[in-house]
Amino acid sequence: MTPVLRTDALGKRYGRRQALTNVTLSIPARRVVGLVGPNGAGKSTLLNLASGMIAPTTGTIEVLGSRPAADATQLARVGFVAQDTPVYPNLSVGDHLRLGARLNPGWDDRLAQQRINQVGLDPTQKAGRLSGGQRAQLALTLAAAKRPELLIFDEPVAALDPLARRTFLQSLMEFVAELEVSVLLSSHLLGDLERVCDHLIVLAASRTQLAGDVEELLTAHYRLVAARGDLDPPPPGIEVIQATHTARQTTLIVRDTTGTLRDHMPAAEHLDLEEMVLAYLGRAAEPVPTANAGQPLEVSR
Ligand SMILES: Nc1ncnc2c1ncn2[C@@H]1O[C@H](COP(=O)(O)OP(=O)(O)OP(=O)(O)O)[C@@H](O)[C@H]1O
Repeated sequence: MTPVLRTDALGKRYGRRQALTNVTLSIPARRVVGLVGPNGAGKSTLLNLASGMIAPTTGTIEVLGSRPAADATQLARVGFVAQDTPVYPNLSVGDHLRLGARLNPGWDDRLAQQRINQVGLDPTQKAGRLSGGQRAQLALTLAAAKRPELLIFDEPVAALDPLARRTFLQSLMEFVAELEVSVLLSSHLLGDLERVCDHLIVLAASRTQLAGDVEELLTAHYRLVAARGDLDPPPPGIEVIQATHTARQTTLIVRDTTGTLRDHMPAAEHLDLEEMVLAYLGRAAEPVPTANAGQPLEVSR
């Protein structure tokens, strides 16, 4: 099956600022992909490149096997909701649906009307008067009623309260199941991503730090805890992502590429998604070591 997103040495520069560097990814179709990273990591840049809003400076990007926004057909295959879920404030909810129907050849009006009723949006209400959660629901409805193959969301739940976030993500999951679409969404809320994503991309400092199937990644990462000085150097195939020390204890976060770590170290514990992501973000935030290049990151507490 054609990957939903494929990039090769993708880079984007704004003037002198390098927003994305050498990103090479291949994401299978029918996944819910979470894109995480600190402020300024390059998440919006990657999503804007995928939706064709901007063009790469270097490298290549393909979405569903074609150049993003190459033509009207390609535009119809992708639904994009930018950060802050922009709407036309003076148009009503119903006007938005009519506009969607005019602009999109594959518009599914039944789906749009059903969704609006289900989430309790008043078709006569001006979009500018909707709450953040209602606006997000309207934007999700508009993007989904295009019946795209890929839905892209830039921080769709950032402005929502916990209940609205849960409702929104629940709706999203229902859409994914019903419409069989792929989803690419960025968020800072790792707990939310853990609930909805089956694929993960971690970006920091404009580069990919980690990418892959969530279950496989969680299976491959461990925490090793031992009295300080008692941990043997890790065997080949075990990459130390982060090492932290207290006066008495050393904790290593490691990636096992052999699948045999537990055979040697039965006490190794699995991580949750948040712990795993934070280890990579912590590593990316450290200054690049010069004298000990290739050595694990050392953090003392
Ligand atoms: N239009 C632009 N002109 C100049 N620099 C830009 C532009 N857009 C983004 N940048 C810069 O590119 C880098 C990546 O920005 P981007 O918006 O992609 O990050 P992000 O991960 O989405 O951040 P956030 O989580 O804060 O939304 C940042 O350093 C940002 O200042």
